[in-house]
Amino acid sequence: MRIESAEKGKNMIDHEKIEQAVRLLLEGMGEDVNREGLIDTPDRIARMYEEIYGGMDEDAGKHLSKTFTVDSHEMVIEKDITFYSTCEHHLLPFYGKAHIAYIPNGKVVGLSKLARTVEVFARRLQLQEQLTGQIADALMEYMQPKGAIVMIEAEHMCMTMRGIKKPGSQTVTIARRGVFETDPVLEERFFRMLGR
Ligand SMILES: Nc1nc2c(ncn2[C@@H]2O[C@H](COP(=O)(O)OP(=O)(O)OP(=O)(O)O)[C@@H](O)[C@H]2O)c(=O)[nH]1
Ligand SMILES: [Zn+2]
Repeated sequence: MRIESAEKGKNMIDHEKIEQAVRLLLEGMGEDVNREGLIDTPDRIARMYEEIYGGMDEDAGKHLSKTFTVDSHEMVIEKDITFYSTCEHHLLPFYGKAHIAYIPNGKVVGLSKLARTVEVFARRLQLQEQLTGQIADALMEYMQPKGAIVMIEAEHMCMTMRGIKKPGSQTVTIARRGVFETDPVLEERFFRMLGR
């Protein structure tokens, strides 16, 4: 299931509301919101949110609809795509590498478009499982390959700097679609090509 906003194209970020909320947060922490170091922080955060949550009003189709015709049915892999996302439970970053493979069915996309697709979904409030699935679903929807597989390895700051405090722990998630759901040999080839 794709979880895309019904209001795509509209800028979701309400700059003014975020500024007010950050002021309130700082006051809640007992801070003086007018001191020199903090006076511009609400505006800074609002501008930063436009950047790090910029995927909320983007559609992966923008990147994946531009395809090239090919004869090959060989697996295409783009690995070690670095990403930064934000966990929706604690609003803390999780970050790591995404690995994507698909088996074309007559068409491929430019290689950069796979990394751009990761960006579209990473720059939202996320769960790692959902991020992984959304990337795989977008590939299937826009490129109609024979199959797609996405693996994400990430470190969650809500697991490292607070709470259970387990720095270095990695969460690994996989989403299989199409022939990858039924053919374990393809999945093994994917892992081999990742060096696993
Ligand atoms: N499945 C999943 N869980 C996540 C993800 N990011 C963070 N979490 C977890 O979300 C859970 C939220 O649990 P809660 O018990 O509601 O919150 P909490 O009291 O802050 O939990 P602790 O982190 O255990 O202190 C935690 O177990 C987090 O580790 C994610 O991407 N996927
Ligand atoms: Zn979290």
